[in-house]
Amino acid sequence: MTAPLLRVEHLAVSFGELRVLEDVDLAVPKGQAVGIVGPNGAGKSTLLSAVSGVERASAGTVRLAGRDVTRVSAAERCRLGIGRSFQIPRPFVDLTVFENALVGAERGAGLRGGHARELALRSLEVTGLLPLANKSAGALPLLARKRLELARALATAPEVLLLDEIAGGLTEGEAEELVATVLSLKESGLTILWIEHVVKALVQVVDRLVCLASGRIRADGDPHEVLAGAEVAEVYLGGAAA
Ligand SMILES: Nc1ncnc2c1ncn2[C@@H]1O[C@H](COP(=O)(O)OP(=O)(O)OP(=O)(O)O)[C@@H](O)[C@H]1O
Repeated sequence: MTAPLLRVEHLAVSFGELRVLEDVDLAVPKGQAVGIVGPNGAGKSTLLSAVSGVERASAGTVRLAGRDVTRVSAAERCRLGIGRSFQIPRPFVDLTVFENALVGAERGAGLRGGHARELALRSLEVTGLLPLANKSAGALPLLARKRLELARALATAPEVLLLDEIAGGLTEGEAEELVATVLSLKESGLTILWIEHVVKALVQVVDRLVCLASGRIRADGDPHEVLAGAEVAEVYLGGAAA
């Protein structure tokens, strides 16, 4: 069997005395889309940060295609193929939509000139932002800002795409549009790890669902089985189904 594209083993992250993740194991095969759910403060964003290199692991390992990247910087992990969107979109507000994507292609994917421009344009096309390419990023409404966050991550040419709550704050119709985009990315073969409170959006895309609570994985498997399971009910309802 080939190694999973992303493998996290015995991962722990602490902020001072606060242990946010403990003994997290997760293996994601190439092409799989995995959803992550869990209550506020469960450690979901911290898990993406430890995978992308924004936060340091206090124990355990992160491997990309078999290579140990645990001590590799976030910028280098991005160049190796770990792309990430952030929960709160932070575009460069003084740049245009296209220039924002170009930064991803140049700094994240390490491309130059025409190759960088081509990838930036493709990421805008995939996310439906091409008509807004010359608009100032600072003037975008929420859905377009979420799309730009996705476009910027795609412009880094990821092998693994980490998405942090891209549907939050959107109307149902807007969330549907974003789901269609992520689904097309999955169908094109991209490996995806997606945190989302909007579970309805998540289950339309993911092959597998992981439930994280108090820094530990409580359930991992078929999305519908995980959602119907006692662990998820216990985590969200405090043991009502136990
Ligand atoms: N840089 C940090 N320094 C200190 N504590 C932090 C830091 N980042 C996160 N935390 C704490 O770690 C815990 C987990 O936070 P995290 O954002 O990973 O949770 P989450 O599951 O993504 O929550 P939410 O669904 O609300 O986004 C929280 O108690 C949070 O306050």
